[in-house]
This record gives sequence, structure tokens and C-alpha cells, in this order.
Amino acid sequence: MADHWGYDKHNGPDKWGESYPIANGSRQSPIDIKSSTTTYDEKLTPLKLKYDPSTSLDIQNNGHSFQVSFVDDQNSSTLTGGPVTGTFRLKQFHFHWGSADDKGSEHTVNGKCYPAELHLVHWNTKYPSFKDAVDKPDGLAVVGVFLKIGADNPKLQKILDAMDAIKSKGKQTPFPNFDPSVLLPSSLDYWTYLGSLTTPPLLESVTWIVCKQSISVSSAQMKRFRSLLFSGDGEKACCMVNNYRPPQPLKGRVVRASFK
Ligand SMILES: Cc1cc(C)cc(S(N)(=O)=O)c1
Ligand SMILES: [Zn+2]
Repeated sequence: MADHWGYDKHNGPDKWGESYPIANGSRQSPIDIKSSTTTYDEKLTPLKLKYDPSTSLDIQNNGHSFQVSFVDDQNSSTLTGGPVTGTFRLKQFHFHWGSADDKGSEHTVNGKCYPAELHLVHWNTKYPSFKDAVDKPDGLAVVGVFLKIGADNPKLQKILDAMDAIKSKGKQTPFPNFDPSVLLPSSLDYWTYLGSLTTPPLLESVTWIVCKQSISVSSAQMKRFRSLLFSGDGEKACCMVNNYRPPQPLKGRVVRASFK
């Protein structure tokens, strides 16, 4: 794949294996979660997410999605418990979404897509930094939350209001005092499995924790996600939509459930 990876026919998920052979690896993400084949594991403890709003830093359009980044030089915003051992620090969160309300999530449940999926990315503090953790088999823990079409979600308002400032690739603006807890569903029941980053470099370093319960987003709010651009200023405008990888082969992996 000559040019940079993306989500078009010529540089999208079907082509990523040309530059990133791990695309055909044994623990790739996302996956379709077939609820009837998941295994309830009573040893799974509740997920503990402790987020300090003062650690939120900025929001940026990175040309593939938009992400909110966090100061991660202390254990102020952390994930503990659940399927992980030790303490994982929040690094960033971002979303994936579709060009219409009938697609956009990366994980699917019994073949069902959601219009969007939130990823809260945490790194294992047994390693000195995110960069050291990102290529280790136990390096990252990503919490996935599905967005389901319903009423306007006021908790998304601060993010939506920042979008005009980050419309095109490379744009960044301060995003202080944001508590990502407001984006979590009321129940933290989850499925968990060993997987990978869902975009290049597709590193097989992620313990996935996918929440069973979704949060709401309205069609109008989804339209604002789709107003972002993959392209930078001065480039041909290309709407940021369908920035999701389809489900990958399970290859014998077990998906555990924290709930009966
Ligand atoms: C490339 C990449 C980096 C990070 C931190 C996270 C992901 S994902 N979509 O798997 O959560 C992808
Ligand atoms: Zn993601």
C-alpha cells in the first residue's frame, strides 16, 4: 500500500495487510461478540474507573478520528480491576462512526452494528510510558462503549461544541476540565477478550473491555460527528465518516462476560 493508510477503497482495512502483515494475526480487533458463545467468568471483578477532570488536556483531529488527550504523568485517571492486573493510566479517548446511523461501530454484538463506538485508551503502568506499553501483549486496556440512536445526549455537548475548532486534520484546541466518566453507561457490565489496536499499526497489545450497555446519541448529534474532515486545510474536503474496521476472525479466542 503505497500511500498512508485510511478508510477508502484504495487504502482501507482490506489493504492494511500490505503494509501491516499483523493485520492477519491471531488476536486482531474488532470482533463480533456472539453473546451465546461468551463465557461468564465469576472471577472477573467489577471495573474500577477513576477519572480526574483536571487531567484532560486538548482535543484534536488526527486525520483518522478526533481524540481527547490526558496528562498521564501520575495515577490521577486510572483503570483498575475488571480483567486487568495492576494500574492502567488513561491516555486518550476517541470515537469511530459511520456515514449513516446503521453502521459505524467497530465491535458488533450478534452481528448488530451501532452508529458509533467510544474507545477509552489506558496503558499499563508496569511500563514506563504509553510508548513502551503500546507494543506489549499486556500493554493496553481499551474500554469500548457503544453509542445508540436515541435522545440528544447532553453529555456529548462539550465535545460537539469543540468540533468547529478541529474541523480539519491537524487542528487542535485546549479541552480542559472534562470528566470522561460522563460518557460511561450506568452499568459497567462488560465482555473482555485479548485483541489489538483497530487501526494501523494494529499491534496485538490490547485487553478489550466492551461495555454491554450503550449510551445515547441523537441522529442530529451524529450528523455533527460527520461534519469533521479527514482532510487538512487546503486539501480536497473529505468527510470523516466510516472510520471503522470491520470485525476480524476470532481464531479460537474466548470472550468472557462479567455478567450472567
Ligand atoms: C492506532 C490506535 C492507537 C490507540 C491508542 C488506540 C487505538 S484503538 N482504535 O484500537 O482504540 C488505535
Ligand atoms: Zn479506536
